[in-house]
Amino acid sequence: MKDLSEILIIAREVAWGASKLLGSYYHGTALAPDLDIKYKDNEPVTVADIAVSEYILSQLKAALGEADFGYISEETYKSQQEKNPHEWVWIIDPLDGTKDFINKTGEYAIHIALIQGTQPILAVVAIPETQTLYYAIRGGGTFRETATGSVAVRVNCTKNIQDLILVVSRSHRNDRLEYLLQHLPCQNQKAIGSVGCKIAAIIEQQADVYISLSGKSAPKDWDMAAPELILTEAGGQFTHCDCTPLAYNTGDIHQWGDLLASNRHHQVLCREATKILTQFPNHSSGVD
Ligand SMILES: Nc1ncnc2c1ncn2[C@@H]1O[C@H](COP(=O)(O)O)[C@@H](OP(=O)(O)O)[C@H]1O
Ligand SMILES: [Mg+2]
Repeated sequence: MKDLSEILIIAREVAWGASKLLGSYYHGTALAPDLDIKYKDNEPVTVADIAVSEYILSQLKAALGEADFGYISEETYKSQQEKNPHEWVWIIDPLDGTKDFINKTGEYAIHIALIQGTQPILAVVAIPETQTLYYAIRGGGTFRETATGSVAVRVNCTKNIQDLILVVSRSHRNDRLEYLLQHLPCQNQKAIGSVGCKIAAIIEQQADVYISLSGKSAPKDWDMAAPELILTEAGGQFTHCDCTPLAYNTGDIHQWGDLLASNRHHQVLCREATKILTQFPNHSSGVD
């Protein structure tokens, strides 16, 4: 099998190709740019999601084969699918932030993560609208790549907890999340689409904290795996609110629970969030 640095070169090349393809649908320059929006489990799926998924899977499989690797993509995943039996599994979101892509906010991303066992060891997050790619190998730091080259990036926050800027989903919110947002010590809050774009905002020091609470629905492995590694390798933390790690390819593709990503004050934020959520008056409400 190729080593991780060789695999990363392939994953970056595939991510750049995918970024160009996805951008061509966004800007209407694709050969057949009609998005033909359909709904699957109340979430929109477009022709762009499917085309980019096919592109990434075919490119990775052509370069790396299927003997050593399993492949899970949002668009080919079948509900109730079992845990993938491979030790090394690619988990792919060809279009993270489909709603924002359709609504033309520019906040959408491509996630490509390689999982070993249950943890991400290699990740690429591409953001077509800024023509930027973030990549990481576990233990090797995170890099930002643009047309002019790659530079190492690290989170750097010296703020007090009250001054932190919190990012949350624009479209996946419920009463429990609104209650938490009202009671947290950090009241600078902004909505950004796509998990990849929210985590990129933290790496780029435009934000400090991201919170995701599952309700009746939950984000999936492909929403979190690549963003988690690019943040933690840049020096941030990304855990459940009880500070336990996320796990992937476990047999349940959902990331249920209360998740918190931050660049500083992680334990304090997790403790505060847990305390506030236990005071939420309607424990059974989870509307998404
Ligand atoms: N509570 C939730 N339930 C279901 N999906 C969620 C979710 N929170 C986030 N997601 C998924 O995470 C991605 C980013 O969401 P958001 O922009 O709201 O942060 C979206 O996936 P896709 O766009 O890949 O389908 C969305 O479906
Ligand atoms: Mg998607």
